[in-house]
Amino acid sequence: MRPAKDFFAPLAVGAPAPLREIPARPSRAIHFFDPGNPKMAAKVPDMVGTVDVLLGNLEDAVKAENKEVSREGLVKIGQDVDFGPTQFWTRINSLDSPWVLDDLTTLVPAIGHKLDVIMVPKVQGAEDIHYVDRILAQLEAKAGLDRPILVHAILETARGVANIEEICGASPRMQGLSLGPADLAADRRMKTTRVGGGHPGYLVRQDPVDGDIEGPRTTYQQDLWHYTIARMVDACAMHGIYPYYGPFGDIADVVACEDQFRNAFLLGCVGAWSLHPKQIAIANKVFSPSVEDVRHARRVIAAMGDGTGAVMLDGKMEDDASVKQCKVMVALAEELAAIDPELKAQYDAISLED
Ligand SMILES: CC(C)(COP(=O)(O)OP(=O)(O)OC[C@H]1O[C@@H](n2cnc3c(N)ncnc32)[C@H](O)[C@@H]1OP(=O)(O)O)[C@@H](O)C(=O)NCCC(=O)NCCSC(=O)C[C@H](O)C(=O)O
Ligand SMILES: [Mg+2]
Repeated sequence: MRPAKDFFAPLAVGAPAPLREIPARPSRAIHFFDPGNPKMAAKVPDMVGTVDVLLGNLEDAVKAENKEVSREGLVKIGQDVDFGPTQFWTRINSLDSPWVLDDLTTLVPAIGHKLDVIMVPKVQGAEDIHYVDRILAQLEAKAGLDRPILVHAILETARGVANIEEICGASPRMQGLSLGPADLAADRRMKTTRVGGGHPGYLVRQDPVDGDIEGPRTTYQQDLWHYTIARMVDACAMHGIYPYYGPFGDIADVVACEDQFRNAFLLGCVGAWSLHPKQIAIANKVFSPSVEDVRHARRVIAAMGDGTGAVMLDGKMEDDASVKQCKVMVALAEELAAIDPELKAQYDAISLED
């Protein structure tokens, strides 16, 4: 482990200094596209400004024989497109694959100055982050980059979950974590066959009414991902980085997708992946505080004055702890209003009067 005095030292001579704090840039939807798919690639320029993050995916969902084409496609998009306010990320191939070294040594010199974040799949422990950290520093130095590329790890192995805190704290490049429910389910030998979301068999049943075990009883479907998301949120908050829900594979089921995203939002995630253009609007809606939540938060803050003590508002007790939650909500609303004029107009129109 690096001693504290060396933690923020560049890992290669000439590499940019690591950031002391990871900026809270809006990233409600991380939109995946295959840069080697001509139809998807053609849509990228028009998606700039409509989504917080555009991610060129090189890993799973890209066929083995298309890996080079996708990588070349990503370089072209990175060179040609002006991303404006939209972040530009990539997901590289896994560290045990035959493609990842070429991914890194091609992308950083060619488009490293445009890339905000590199997503690393199937991270098992701090050693994986250390590997990427050093090689990125070497490549950044060689390319003369003036700011570090950040790293985002996908949580999709049991070992990765067990090592979650050390992964988050492995490098000042760490920007965040995403849940990878499909690979994680496989690695854990869960008995699901889906890409994220719930399962009707994972449920709790109401107790028998009057002892009648044959009689009708309500069942309540449970959230398969609650434990992992909560663990991820804690680890990220502890290290000052950002947690994300990952993919929701049932593209047609926009209702359940919205529910899954909202659960993640309520638990502390800042965004989710979008696999299809129709999931962008869902993520943008869910990960933006509602007008009613912002109004309530502002009223509590106003009623609490200097933020200490306790007051009654609408029949409920508010105190230091609830005002802190309200400040989280208002701070997020302000961040989003700064990049989203529609949201700004809605938040600006809020009246605190009854
Ligand atoms: C899921 C898809 C294969 C569906 O594609 P398709 O059948 O083409 O959908 P549509 O006909 O509805 O598409 C309409 C048009 O929109 C374009 N399109 C579709 N998806 C995208 C996109 N992501 N970005 C941009 N444009 C998109 C289509 O080309 C159509 O265009 P046109 O014909 O001109 O109108 C497809 O959406 C897809 O492949 N999505 C990405 C999948 C992906 O990235 N998967 C990997 C992430 S999930 C994962 O890896 C699991 C995770 O790691 C874990 O372990 O949990
Ligand atoms: Mg995966």
